[in-house]
Amino acid sequence: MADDWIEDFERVKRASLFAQAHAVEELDRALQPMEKNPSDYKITKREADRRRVALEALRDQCTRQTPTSEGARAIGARIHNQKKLLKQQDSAISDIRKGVDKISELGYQLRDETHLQVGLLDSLHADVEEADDAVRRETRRAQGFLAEPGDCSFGVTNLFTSLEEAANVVSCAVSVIGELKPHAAAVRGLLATPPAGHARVVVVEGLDGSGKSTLARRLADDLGATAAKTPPASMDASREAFDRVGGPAARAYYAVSNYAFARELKPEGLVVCDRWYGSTIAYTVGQDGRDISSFDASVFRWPRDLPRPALVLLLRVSEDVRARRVAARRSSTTWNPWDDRLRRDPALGRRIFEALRRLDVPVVEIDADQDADGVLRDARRLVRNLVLEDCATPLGELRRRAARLGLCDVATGRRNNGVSWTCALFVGGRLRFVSVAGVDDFGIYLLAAGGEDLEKARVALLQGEAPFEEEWRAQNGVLRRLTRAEFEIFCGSQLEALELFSRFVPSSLDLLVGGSLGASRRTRWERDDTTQRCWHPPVEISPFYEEQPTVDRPLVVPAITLVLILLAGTTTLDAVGTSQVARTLGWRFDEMNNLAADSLPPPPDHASRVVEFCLRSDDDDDVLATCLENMIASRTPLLVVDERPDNEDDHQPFDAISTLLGDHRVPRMEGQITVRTVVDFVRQHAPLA
Ligand SMILES: Nc1ncnc2c1ncn2[C@@H]1O[C@H](COP(=O)(O)OP(=O)(O)OP(=O)(O)O)[C@@H](O)[C@H]1O
Ligand SMILES: Cc1cn([C@H]2C[C@H](O)[C@@H](COP(=O)(O)O)O2)c(=O)[nH]c1=O
Repeated sequence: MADDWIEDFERVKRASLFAQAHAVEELDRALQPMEKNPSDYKITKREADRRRVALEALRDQCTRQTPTSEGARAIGARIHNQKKLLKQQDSAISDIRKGVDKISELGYQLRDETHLQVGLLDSLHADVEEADDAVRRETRRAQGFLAEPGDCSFGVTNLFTSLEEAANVVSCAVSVIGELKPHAAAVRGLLATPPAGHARVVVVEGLDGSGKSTLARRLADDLGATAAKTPPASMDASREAFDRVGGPAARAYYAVSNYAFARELKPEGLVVCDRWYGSTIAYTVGQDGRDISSFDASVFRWPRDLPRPALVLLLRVSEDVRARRVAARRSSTTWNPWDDRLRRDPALGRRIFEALRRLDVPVVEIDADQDADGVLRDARRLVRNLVLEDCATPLGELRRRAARLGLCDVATGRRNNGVSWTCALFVGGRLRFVSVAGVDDFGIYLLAAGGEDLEKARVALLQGEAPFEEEWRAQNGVLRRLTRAEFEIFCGSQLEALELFSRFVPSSLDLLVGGSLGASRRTRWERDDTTQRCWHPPVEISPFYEEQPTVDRPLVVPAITLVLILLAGTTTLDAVGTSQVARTLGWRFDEMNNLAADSLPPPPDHASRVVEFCLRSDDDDDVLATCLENMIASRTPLLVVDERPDNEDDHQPFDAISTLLGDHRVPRMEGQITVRTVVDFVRQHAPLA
């Protein structure tokens, strides 16, 4: 473009110069004749000069207008620069053009890509809406669940028996319940904390105001242990919010708090903790409203995923003392939803306490009505004996085991209610009756079931019911304390005695288990022949009465067996009444339902017992009849005491039994039944009386 312009400029300039030169020549030619003869042309000299001057000026101008070679060079240089610049511009423009092409190409790609993305976004949008719907549905479901819970573990509402169950509900609660949302981060943080090691934990349990925190603090001081509480302080900030929300959220919160406490345990040392899982389960089950005895034992099992305590000290306190202590403490600002409930509903407190007693960890009760020093003294002794003492002695092991199984109260040395004192042991073809009265700091107390044969029995299995050992203790020769050297008898419960059995008994063992008639069973334990170490679980081989073991030598021979016919729950002549009868007669009392059928020759030196045999309306009549036949066959002297009310219509199933006893002319007593009338009746009929 610049080239064209320069050429045009030069061309025009040249043309103009040429035209001017031509004009000057023409003028010259015209002037020549005039100059020769100026008059002809009527032109004055002056005019001619003027014209000449003009011509000269014109020429001069022409000359000036013709570029000099220097000017031309400058113009050339400028032109050259312009050309260079233009070239650079051209190349920039071509680059720009290329860029623009590229950009437009990318633009097309981008457009395609955008279409694709828009499609994807549409489908994502649909997915998100669907997910939103699902979340809304789930949230509604969770809110419904949290507002109105269904059954949880073991059919008990709001019972959470593992961290997973409880943590799910807590997480759900903090995400859907507005009041709990502020605690979400803290609670989730706790759930994410990895578990620590295990210290030995002694737990203090009991109802509100029973003195737990006081004891936990003092005991920890006394033993140089660490005092703790559940929920741990790390969960305090959210406790009140969960308490106010109540329901499953609160129960799950407490369940989770047990694990939070376990996470804070150090590997070593002793910790005394104010409440633990026991409270969680007891306050949950207590709230359920059902009678505690109606729950299966599995409900009270310590969760598998939670470390077990070494001992639970359960503070037993009377309601008026408890109420006084709570009232005295009421100035406290902490809001506790249970304070009022327990005051208004003492039955709730009783259920909670009963539930605590049933925990399947070692639970020992302490009388907490006494002053704080007395409570501390008892607690210190129990912890020293059960937790801190050397575990290596068989006796220590036995004591701990017995306490862990809930068989005895180690504080008093008494066998717990519900624990049998008699077991029939059938070893190597011989039947043994062995009784364990209790286990205390000094050893196990055994009832002399057969005196000198005692040491031959090697395993005592504790089951059944009979809370009379005090009476037995008082009797000389009845109760024996084993020394360490004699110590060959171990106790265990049916399922937990496995390892003990494996150390003391031969490879196969039949056991007769049970106290009351209907519960009696014969089971067999078999040792694994290959390893000789583990035992198969007991196989129930028959009800006792169907397959009788051979009785080699009877250890208990009754002077009289009172056959009591009564309606369940309406008896005056219960075990206590019968023992009074025996005492009045100067005899010993035994409660022995399962007498073997055959050959019970009564050696005179053992014939000083009254044995109670109860028939109840809820027993199976076939079983009763079979047992009675066995007893009749064994020539045990029987007396029937029929305690049914006169107007009782439903005499079945007793009528068949009455007939059976009548056929054998067993003396029978009816009507007014008191200890006195029964004593007279026995005196009248028993050969030794
Ligand atoms: N053995 C005792 N004799 C008399 N007073 C006691 C005894 N133990 C505790 N107390 C008092 O009774 C009140 C309640 O005791 P404490 O707070 O230890 O009970 P708690 O079982 O921990 O109650 P909560 O479970 O409600 O926290 C306190 O004022 C305490 O000082
Ligand atoms: C640990 C625990 C406690 N609770 C309830 C029972 C009590 O009434 C209150 C207050 O107990 P604290 O001894 O004053 O701390 O909490 C519960 O229901 N479940 C539990 O696990």
